Amino acid sequence: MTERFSQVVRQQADAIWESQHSHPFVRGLGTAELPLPCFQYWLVQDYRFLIDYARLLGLGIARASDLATMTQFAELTRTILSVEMTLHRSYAAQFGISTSQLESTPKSPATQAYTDFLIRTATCADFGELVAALLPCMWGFSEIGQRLAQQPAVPNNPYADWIRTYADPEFAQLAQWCCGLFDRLASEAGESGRLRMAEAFLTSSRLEWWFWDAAWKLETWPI
Ligand SMILES: Cc1ncc(CN)c(N)n1
Repeated sequence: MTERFSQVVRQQADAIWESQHSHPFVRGLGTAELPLPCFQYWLVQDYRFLIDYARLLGLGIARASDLATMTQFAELTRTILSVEMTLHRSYAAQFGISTSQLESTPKSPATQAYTDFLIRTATCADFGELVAALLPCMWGFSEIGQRLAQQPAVPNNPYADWIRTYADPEFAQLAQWCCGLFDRLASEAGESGRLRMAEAFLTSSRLEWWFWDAAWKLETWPI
């Protein structure tokens, strides 16, 4: 049996993915030691990120070639806009952050870079690259949520809801569906198409890492 292309690119990006798992921000979610200002920074930036991620999925609906894929992209969009963003809104309410603050806080350099890359890929690249660019977001968070959920739970961890959301088997199913679509498109693409898909997957993986690191460092524009 030939190896799934998703496993090939996951292996190529392994150092980046493992750096995410060992990043102090990610570890801090599990140990409850993540400083609240870092989480609040992440929350607001991630809200801005998810708005554009939903736009990317909308472009995916428009560009998909069959109804089954369109329907699944619509389901993914619903999960982002309802389930994920509801988690963000509920954390924001606990911290006294309003919905308008969530929607209007300026993007950090990492958020700007990641969302620009996603929207550019969705509009200018082929459909395989669009799916490759969105995959680390779904698959990476599912893997991180599951690894954190396997650790002994810390009593009263303020990030327990975060871990529960991303460790949810339904989230994992959506991530696996994305992997399956990625594999199908890779098998239909030529060698150069697969190379471009691998490149998009690696770029999004790097941007995922940067997103954690920016929140950990409370990164702002240098000028
Ligand atoms: C940056 C980022 N990447 C992925 C996810 C999970 N959808 C997220 N909420 N934010």
